[in-house]
Amino acid sequence: MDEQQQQQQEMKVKNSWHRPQIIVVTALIAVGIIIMVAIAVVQHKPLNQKYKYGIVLDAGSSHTSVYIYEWPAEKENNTGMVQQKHSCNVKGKGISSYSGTPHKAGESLKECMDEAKKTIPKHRHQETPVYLGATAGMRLLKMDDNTASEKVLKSVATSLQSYPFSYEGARIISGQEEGAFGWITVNYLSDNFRKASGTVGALDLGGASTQITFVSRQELESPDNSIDFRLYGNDYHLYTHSFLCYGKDQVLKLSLEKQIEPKLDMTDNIILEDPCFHPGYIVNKSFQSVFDSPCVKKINSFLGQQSFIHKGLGDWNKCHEAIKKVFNTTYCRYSRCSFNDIFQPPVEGRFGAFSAYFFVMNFLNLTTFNLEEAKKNLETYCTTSWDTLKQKHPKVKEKYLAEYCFSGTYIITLLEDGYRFTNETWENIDFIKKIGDSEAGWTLGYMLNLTNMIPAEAPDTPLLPYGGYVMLMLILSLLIFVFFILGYIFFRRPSGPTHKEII
Ligand SMILES: O=c1[nH]cnc2c1ncn2[C@@H]1O[C@H](COP(=O)(O)OP(=O)(O)O)[C@@H](O)[C@H]1O
Ligand SMILES: [Ca+2]
Repeated sequence: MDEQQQQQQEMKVKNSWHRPQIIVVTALIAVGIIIMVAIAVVQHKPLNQKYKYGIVLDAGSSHTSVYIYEWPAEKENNTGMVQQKHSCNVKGKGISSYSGTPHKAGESLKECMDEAKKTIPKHRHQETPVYLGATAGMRLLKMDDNTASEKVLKSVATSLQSYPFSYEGARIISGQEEGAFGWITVNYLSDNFRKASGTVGALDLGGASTQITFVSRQELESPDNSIDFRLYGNDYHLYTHSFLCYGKDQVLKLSLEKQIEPKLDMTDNIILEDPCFHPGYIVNKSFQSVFDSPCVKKINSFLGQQSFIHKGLGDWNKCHEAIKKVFNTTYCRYSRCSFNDIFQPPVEGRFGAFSAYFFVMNFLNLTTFNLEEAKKNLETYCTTSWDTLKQKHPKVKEKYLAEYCFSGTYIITLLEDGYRFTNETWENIDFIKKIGDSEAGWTLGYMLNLTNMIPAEAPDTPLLPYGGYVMLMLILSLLIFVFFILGYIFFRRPSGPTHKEII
């Protein structure tokens, strides 16, 4: 009887596995585990982020900067992932200034490149690409002396190849590339490609050239000014133009040349009275230093004189009039032009204005004013005496300080009379230096393009946003836990009440 009882009890225990509740609970647990594994695989969220790096050297007309970018290794094709990790300003002037001593151009990069070696983890050195792009200073040197420009490029190339990084080239980039990559940079950093919420135009002011780039809905009448991109599944039809010689340093030469020409018939000391410089500013300058550029006619001396006296007048209205003269608006072969017979559709949408636009407007505290207020404030600033200014800003480089009145006036004239911004559209311009930690400029866009980091089509995005993924995992884990408890309770039942049933 005892044995029979025991056998019956065992049967009951075994049979409890066949109870429908237990089958359902087991099936649910199995499905839960399968779903969790499947989501985890699709989501593919790595626990340890590994970073990759890229180096771009911006060899500008006035100076060279080295930028180091960083991005999570697994997310190369997700827009918005690349950020600036570090930047370094190369001491001295731009590489084009080494035309007479090319080997020094390469040497000048040493300090910043050594810094790059320290910043990037050693095990990543070999796979880190390094690019050098030279802009308008080298374009001008190439026009002036092709051999010298090649020697300078060779020198910087040799220097970069001596580092443990993956050297990917040193070249002069075109004005179109400079404009388009600046536009890609600001829109990438603002996450405009992924959001598809419209784009911002890019205004870049350098020392030797200036670029304007924006999406236009109008027909672009000249093919030279048109660039098409397909990025992240969207088509972009861009207008871009780079004005060589219209960077602020070259325009200063142009405007001095225009003012000095009528005085060249004088035989005594040549005094140039310049409305764009402050009252009390009086400096002896050599013709060579001011006019040694393919942007101006070569005036090396006049009647044996090597120098002239540059004297400030501090008259904003006259300065404005003088600067207007560097824009030729008398002839246009298209339906509309900006200046110098260059096609330009009307400006559209918001703009980010960076590089010297920012340096100058930020120094002059003009970034938040409307156009009319900016002009008024600048007028007052230009009349300030040179002595007062020097006392007020003892730490500012004298060359910059002396030129801010001119540069501010040039910026306003370029935007208003050149690109045809109005009182209304002026409000659409943001003067910017950085977006997040990354500087606005062409270098990031250049690297993103050369490393194919912005695909034409949007890559497959994870099934869920990360937060949703974590929540789902939590809920499923909780459910599985509850099912386990329920299963346990059902499993235990036969040993308790079944006893009574048997008796
Ligand atoms: O702190 C500053 N204050 C005023 N101007 C600045 C400052 N830093 C840089 N700049 C100016 O910004 C411009 C940068 O031009 P860049 O060297 O990039 O030439 P590029 O783009 O024409 O080749 C130069 O005119 C330089 O003098
Ligand atoms: Ca530049």
